[in-house]
Amino acid sequence: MSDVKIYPSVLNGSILVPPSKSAAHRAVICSALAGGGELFPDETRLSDDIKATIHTMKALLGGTDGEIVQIHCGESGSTLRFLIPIAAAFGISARFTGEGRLPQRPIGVYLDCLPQHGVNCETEGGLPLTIRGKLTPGKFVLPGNISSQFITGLLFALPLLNGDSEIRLSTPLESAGYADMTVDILNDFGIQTETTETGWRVPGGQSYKPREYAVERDWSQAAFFLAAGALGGNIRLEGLNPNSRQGDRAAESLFRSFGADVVWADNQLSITQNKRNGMEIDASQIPDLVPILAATAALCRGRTRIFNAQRLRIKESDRLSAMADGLSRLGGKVRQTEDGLLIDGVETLHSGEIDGCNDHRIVMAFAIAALKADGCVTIHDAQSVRKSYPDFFEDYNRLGGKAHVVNMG
Ligand SMILES: O=C(O)C1=C[C@@H](OP(=O)(O)O)[C@@H](O)[C@H](O)C1
Ligand SMILES: C=C(OP(=O)(O)O)C(=O)O
Repeated sequence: MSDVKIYPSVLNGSILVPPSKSAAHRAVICSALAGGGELFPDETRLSDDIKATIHTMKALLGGTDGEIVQIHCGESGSTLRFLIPIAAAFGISARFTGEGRLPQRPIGVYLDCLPQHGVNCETEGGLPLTIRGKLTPGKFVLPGNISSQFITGLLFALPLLNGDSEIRLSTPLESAGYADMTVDILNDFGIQTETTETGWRVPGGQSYKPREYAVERDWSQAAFFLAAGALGGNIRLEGLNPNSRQGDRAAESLFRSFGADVVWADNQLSITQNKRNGMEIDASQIPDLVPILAATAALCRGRTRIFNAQRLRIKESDRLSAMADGLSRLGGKVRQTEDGLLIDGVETLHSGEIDGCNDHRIVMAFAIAALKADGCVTIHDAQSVRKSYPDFFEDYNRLGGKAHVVNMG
């Protein structure tokens, strides 16, 4: 466990944005299914979630001797929800476990649809989950508003079956950008899918083709430093794809709407403060941006309303409650609604102590908000940044930040 003590400062300079966690999960899985080599030979600076996908894919494809394969997903929702149908497509009996909040995060969509397709699921609600049986092709009806990760998991698995399948959504799709990324990367690895009015048609009998693959950089992580620019710094971000299919690509226009000056020049995205005004934010397609947008809004003039964000309550923490509690502790004016946050901006935040809720995006959002506090802000659970961005505090300090990580043993 560690705390981080943050002293007020202004961030300036350029950083190379880390690789996209979502793209990396997908690339590791497609490459493993193609029988390809290691995408990331040196694991040292990989995030914990990507390490989880690498290790679990190796365990899954490593041969079973008829035993139940143990699949430990760490705290990664993506790893869990992507690998369940893949294991089932091979007819591998597997026991899925996880840590932190993962055992409580929803898997009910699979518990409803997999047994109708030949897969027995044994669970007392969450994890551990043991699956047995071979997935059969056909029609999969599932909601689009609980997690897009169920759709991605099926999109990986269904092409491997010996017949055609269809994914039909019973409610409108949220986090659609993540399903788009999946379809794109499947196509890059030689797998065809077809979009229908209500979902996707997935021909069976396909095989993944090995290839070299460059993982693009992460718009969700870029947003933390975009916020540092919007709050008074002068930041240049290198490596971002302006035409990315990542839903969080929306960060560029959202920070512009907050009033910041956001400009592309020499393949870098630079951002500086201009105005800072509140706004209306529909979070249905950009759940991972909500913590940093809320932190920024707390320091903008006027009201910001974030809505369609119910799903934030079932991530690594209840992110609506974590942001409302933490910002209020620092003197922010924030109220939770059922599906979002109402934030009335203040000029500065106060010093104080924040529960990071073992949630990387909460810790990083408060590290940025703390730039504008009137004294030291201590954030607990600083180690949680390893889940997606192990170098976050190194990058933060390289830009002139004053973050001191204190290991608690
Ligand atoms: O597919 C992905 O890579 C992800 C999908 C999103 O989850 P939901 O679809 O559950 O919102 C997002 O929050 C998560 O961080 C990554
Ligand atoms: C929710 C996240 O990841 P996952 O669902 O993969 O645990 C995240 O990175 O914010």
